[in-house]
Amino acid sequence: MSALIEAEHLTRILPAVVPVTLVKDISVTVAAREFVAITGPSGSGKSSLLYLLGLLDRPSSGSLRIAGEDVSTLSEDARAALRLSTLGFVFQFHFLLPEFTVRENVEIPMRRLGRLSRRQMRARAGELLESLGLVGHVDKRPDQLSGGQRQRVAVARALANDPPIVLADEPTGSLDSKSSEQVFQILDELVHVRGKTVLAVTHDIGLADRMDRRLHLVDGRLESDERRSTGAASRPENG
Ligand SMILES: Nc1ncnc2c1ncn2[C@@H]1O[C@H](COP(=O)(O)OP(=O)(O)OP(=O)(O)O)[C@@H](O)[C@H]1O
Repeated sequence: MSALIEAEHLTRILPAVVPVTLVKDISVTVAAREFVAITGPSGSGKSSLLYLLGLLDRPSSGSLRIAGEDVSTLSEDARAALRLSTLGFVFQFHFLLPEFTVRENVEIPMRRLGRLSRRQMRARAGELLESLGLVGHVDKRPDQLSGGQRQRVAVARALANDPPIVLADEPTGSLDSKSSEQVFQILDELVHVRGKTVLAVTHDIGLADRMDRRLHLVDGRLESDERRSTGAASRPENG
């Protein structure tokens, strides 16, 4: 069974005097090692869909399986455990904790999962940060880093528990073009080198065109689901 995400007829309606439909009847299956862009106009439900797939919100109707688990049957604790072990998150704003060092921020998901010793957590955080080009920054606080560096720390934190799926909401949205390209390259490597599945919400159609698949939303609905050629051919010539 290679599908990591299986959503069927997902709908999310916010109850209100006039109910607001955020996501409407979306069915989609995402396999291991896919690099998926989620695009659509502002307010089309991209973040809402990502939050449902990331178990940060619950659908009003429809079903969702993550890594083969029917999440509707799980207790709150089991959902949290599945989220910690299976899903990593990168947001537009890094949400690093300012009072902790870079290394400590990356250790937080490992502490929550509780599978590694202190020494193992420290070593893994160091390795991840090194692999993301942050070797000289592990003992700094987030406010001592550039925006691009902070976002790379956020990627390291997302990978802390080695989840098969990384969900990113406008991961390059607040970065300059050079940092944006670096973060994009890292996401690309997560898929094509480390074998992760990455779903990224983006307004940047240039970036979306370089991903392997594009889910396009309009008014909460999945309007199109297009696959592109994968691998080097879809990457920019000058890297
Ligand atoms: N808590 C809320 N209360 C009322 N309306 C909401 C709430 N959250 C989202 N919405 C509305 O639901 C729709 C979908 O929002 P969502 O943030 O998922 O869209 P989006 O495609 O990610 O937008 P953007 O590109 O602007 O970030 C929007 O019309 C938004 O205004």
